[in-house]
Amino acid sequence: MEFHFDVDALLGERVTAVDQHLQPPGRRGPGYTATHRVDLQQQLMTIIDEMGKASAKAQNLPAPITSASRMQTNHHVLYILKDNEVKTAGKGAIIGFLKVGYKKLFLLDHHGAHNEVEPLCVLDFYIHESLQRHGYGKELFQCMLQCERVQPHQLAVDRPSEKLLCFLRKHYNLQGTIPQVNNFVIFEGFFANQHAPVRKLPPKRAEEEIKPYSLTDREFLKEEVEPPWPFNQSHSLTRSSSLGNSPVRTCLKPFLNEQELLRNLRLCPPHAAAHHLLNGEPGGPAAQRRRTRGSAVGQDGLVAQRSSYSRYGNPAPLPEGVAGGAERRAESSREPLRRLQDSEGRTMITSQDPSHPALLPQPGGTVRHSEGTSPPTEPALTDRTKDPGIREASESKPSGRGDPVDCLPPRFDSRWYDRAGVPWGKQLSWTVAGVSRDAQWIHYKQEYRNTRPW
Ligand SMILES: CC(=O)SCCNC(=O)CCNC(=O)[C@H](O)C(C)(C)COP(=O)(O)OP(=O)(O)OC[C@H]1O[C@@H](n2cnc3c(N)ncnc32)[C@H](O)[C@@H]1OP(=O)(O)O
Repeated sequence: MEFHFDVDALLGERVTAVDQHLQPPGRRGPGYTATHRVDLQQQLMTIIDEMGKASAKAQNLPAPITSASRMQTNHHVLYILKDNEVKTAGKGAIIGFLKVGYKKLFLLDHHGAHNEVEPLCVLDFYIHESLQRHGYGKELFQCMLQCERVQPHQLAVDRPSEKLLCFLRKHYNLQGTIPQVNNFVIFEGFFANQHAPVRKLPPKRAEEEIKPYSLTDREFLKEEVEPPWPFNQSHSLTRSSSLGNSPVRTCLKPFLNEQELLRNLRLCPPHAAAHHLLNGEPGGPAAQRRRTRGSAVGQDGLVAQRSSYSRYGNPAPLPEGVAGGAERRAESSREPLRRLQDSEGRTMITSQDPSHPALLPQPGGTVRHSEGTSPPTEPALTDRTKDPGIREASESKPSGRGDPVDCLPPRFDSRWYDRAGVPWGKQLSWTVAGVSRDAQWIHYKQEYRNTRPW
């Protein structure tokens, strides 16, 4: 990778280690001033930013995980390998880089026990495409191992790519992994000798919060799904960006305008976070994991952030004032609702309980009736249920009554009502980008959306 300035002079050695101070170690002539220093630092930052972008592209990441600004805010070390042999117009070139750093992790050992450790982690590693498989990666990695005085099996690797796994297998015989619930990969022998660099952590202070699983450097890349209005206004789930801080659950703020609230609640598709809030379910990782079916193993760090994890007890109960709170509790003992679709594609909500609030007259001409008073016609499969994805969702949640349409996903819980007594999960259509969509479509999109950033 070439630059318009003299990389050779800037970096000096073949391999340069850079920390958060971003001090270029290169040659300093007699007339070296503060202005020069700023210029050189700017050049170094340009190199880091460009290499970070190239690495992200090589790994199909949506954004770089290595940049000058991220280097300044983290205690990472960047090893930069330069080409001082093949000079490009006398300025040299960058071959690649390797970023490492110590991280507090909760890692499982062979017995499945959690260990709070702080190993050196491989965070980002890139060799320019034109120079891969020429031994440069090994040269850089070897240099890092010597500088950090660490053995390969003592490292934790942050979500390694296939290429990196092959690399570690070939050069360091690292094959057997110890399964983890986060995105870090550790190898056999990791726990065998826990002397340096696996740091002994100081005793925890009484009030110090812990996170259940470890965050990777790549967590910020994950798709952030903003809850629908008004939950994005309420700050009820305050996400902390700092490592180790659990999110804090506070009371929902009073809503702004009741009319506006009701109108928007009906327009907004149910969101997992909103559902979670309204149902007041315990936000345990297991419960969350069930909702993130299809996502990669190792979502737990993110899940823990999102689920208001606290070591000090259960999540706060849902405040009475929250829309649907009292009604929802009352509804929990009611007969379950059923949704049927007739041969003309009309949707019907039915229940054996004629006084069920969901059977109140609804806008939009939806047919709702209690069972016994007006039996539904035989349900028919719609065109969409011929869609393999939808069919799979339907078949995976049988109603137990042989009804292929009565397969409402768990998110659309019948106990979930707004203030007007309309069950949110039973809303029949939402307008998405100007197109009317129904609950099954929304569910399909949620279930099969790829939550991985790449
Ligand atoms: C935590 C993380 O950073 S994950 C991200 C790792 N980075 C990437 O995936 C970016 C793209 N890849 C690269 O930049 C490089 O391939 C690196 C950094 C993984 C390895 O650097 P290289 O200079 O290619 O390694 P080096 O030449 O020393 O060793 C080559 C060995 O690496 C592995 N390797 C390198 N490229 C590939 C590849 N395209 N496919 C499979 N294995 C590969 C192989 O084991 C290879 O040995 P082989 O050629 O005999 O099969």
